Amino acid sequence: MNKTHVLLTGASGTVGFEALKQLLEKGIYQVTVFDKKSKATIEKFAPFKDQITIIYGDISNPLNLESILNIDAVIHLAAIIPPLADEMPELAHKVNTVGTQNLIAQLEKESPNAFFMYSSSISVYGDRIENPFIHVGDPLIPSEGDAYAETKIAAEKALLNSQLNWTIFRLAAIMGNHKMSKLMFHQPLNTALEIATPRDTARAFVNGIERENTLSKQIFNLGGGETCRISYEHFLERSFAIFGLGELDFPKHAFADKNFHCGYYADGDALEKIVNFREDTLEDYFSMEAEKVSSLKKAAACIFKKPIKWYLLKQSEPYDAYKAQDKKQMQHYFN
Ligand SMILES: O=c1ccn([C@@H]2O[C@H](COP(=O)(O)OP(=O)(O)O[C@H]3O[C@H](CO)[C@H](O)[C@H](O)[C@H]3O)[C@@H](O)[C@H]2O)c(=O)[nH]1
Repeated sequence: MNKTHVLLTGASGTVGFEALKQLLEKGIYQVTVFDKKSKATIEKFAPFKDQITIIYGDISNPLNLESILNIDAVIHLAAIIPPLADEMPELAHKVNTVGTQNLIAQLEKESPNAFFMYSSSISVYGDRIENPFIHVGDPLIPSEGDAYAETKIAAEKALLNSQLNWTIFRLAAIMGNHKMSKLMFHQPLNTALEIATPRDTARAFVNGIERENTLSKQIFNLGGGETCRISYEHFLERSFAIFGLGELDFPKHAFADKNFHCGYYADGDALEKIVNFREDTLEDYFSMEAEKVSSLKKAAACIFKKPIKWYLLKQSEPYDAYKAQDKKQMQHYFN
């Protein structure tokens, strides 16, 4: 019997690379990866090149998808994520929405029985500061100006209207491997945060391949569960301590009060029951982060913590708006 043929898009990404390793570890799949060609992707795939088929291309160009054939299951992770998605909303639309539509069309044509697993995002629910317990059926009201969330909602719709069999996982805050960016100031400190590690997230997709019948035509919230919940303020405090950056002592108005996303997934256990993906807790996450920081790096960060934090603060758009007393921007970020 032929092996189940799995297509993994965005295989070099944070979640994608974990999924690639796990798929290969299972040893029961024929794996094709689709990703954009770059020095980084070539290097990442090099150790696996004898075990996988690699298709390089731009997902927003249908011609680049024509060699995707005879697929049984798809894990679709290729996307432009924030902060780039916020800076280049048109590109995000092209890759995230049009790219997903192109992939659906190619599969409908050449692999009509493929099971399509899509990675959506918690951002589709918008600002949940007032009402942090989230259910799948809640209204999708992205935060003002959140182009990324709009691209994910449109891609979900394309899948719902497709001829394929599908499932959608709306990913919570995936923590690990992401750089600190100006995004850190967009999130209000009192945000209820539920994280998931990249490897747990990947496991949900990989295990999902064998659970097609149960997952079919349903949407799930994917988060690490109760052991992965924390306030954003505490999360940052712990992270700063690990990096050697000391206290979280930013001035008032450095962080926004509203117009971001995140919350606790009240119905997140439903997915866990089906695909059994949770292994990591918040403490595991913090231990993994601590292992990545060498004592030398930590000592250096400790010495330079003031200028580092000054540099970070310089990237805060809420703080800029406050300093400039920009009424429109202040209304966007603050209550
Ligand atoms: O035009 C593009 C842009 C990106 N990519 C690929 O898409 C992947 C994105 O990986 P990232 O590390 O940037 O993203 P994450 O793994 O953190 O993102 C995952 O989690 C997000 C939610 O947190 C989204 O659901 C996203 O689709 C999903 O891949 C990379 O392989 C990248 O090369 C493309 O193939 N084409």
